Amino acid sequence: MNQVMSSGQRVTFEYHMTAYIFTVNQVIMKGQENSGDVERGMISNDTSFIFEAANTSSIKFVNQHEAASSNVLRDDFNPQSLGIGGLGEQFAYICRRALLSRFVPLQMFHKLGINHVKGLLLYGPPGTGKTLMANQIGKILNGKEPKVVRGPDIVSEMIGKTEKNIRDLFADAENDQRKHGDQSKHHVIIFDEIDAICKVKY
Ligand SMILES: Nc1ncnc2c1ncn2[C@@H]1O[C@H](COP(=O)(O)OP(=O)(O)OP(=O)(O)O)[C@@H](O)[C@H]1O
Repeated sequence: MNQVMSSGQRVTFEYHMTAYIFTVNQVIMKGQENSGDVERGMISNDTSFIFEAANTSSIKFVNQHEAASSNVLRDDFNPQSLGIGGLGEQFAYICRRALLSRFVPLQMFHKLGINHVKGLLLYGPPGTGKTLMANQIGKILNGKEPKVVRGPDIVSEMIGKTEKNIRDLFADAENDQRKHGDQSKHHVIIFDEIDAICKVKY
């Protein structure tokens, strides 16, 4: 407790007669996740640790998701400041349906056979706050900056280009998932005016 740790610092310790070394990869201050790299931080009661084994190591970490899942929502999240009027019921439904599973500890998550909701389709009359709500949900999640794309902007007349544009949008998230698995940060992609790319075929 109260120990200061810096990015890049190597720490040796002994556990059950075996010596271990870990390197501090990244220091993140709660509530300032998007403000770039922090050089050092002090360990407090609220500090969470996420360990990753080196590729060459035979050590396997389990339940790392539990540490990460407590960080689903940004700490500075304040529902009143979202500026969404009159959609409390819809907002609560989205949080229950799409976000709740992210707080379930990994062990229980697998035992219960839960699947995360990965997509949401907001529909309704024009100008009623669908885009606003999607943007605000993206902002309160503690992850990567949401990517916002307008359907018409990714449609191309060149054969195969639209499909490539869509694949490219998901590339970062897929790479992160391959690299970090359950510890991957949340990626949010918001398609505005999705009807431009998902037309009904007759
Ligand atoms: N419930 C709401 N609370 C606060 N502002 C709102 C609300 N609904 C709409 N607005 C405001 O009205 C404007 C249009 O809203 P928005 O773009 O979110 O609507 P939309 O449902 O996505 O419309 P469209 O279907 O035409 O894309 C925005 O400036 C938005 O901030």
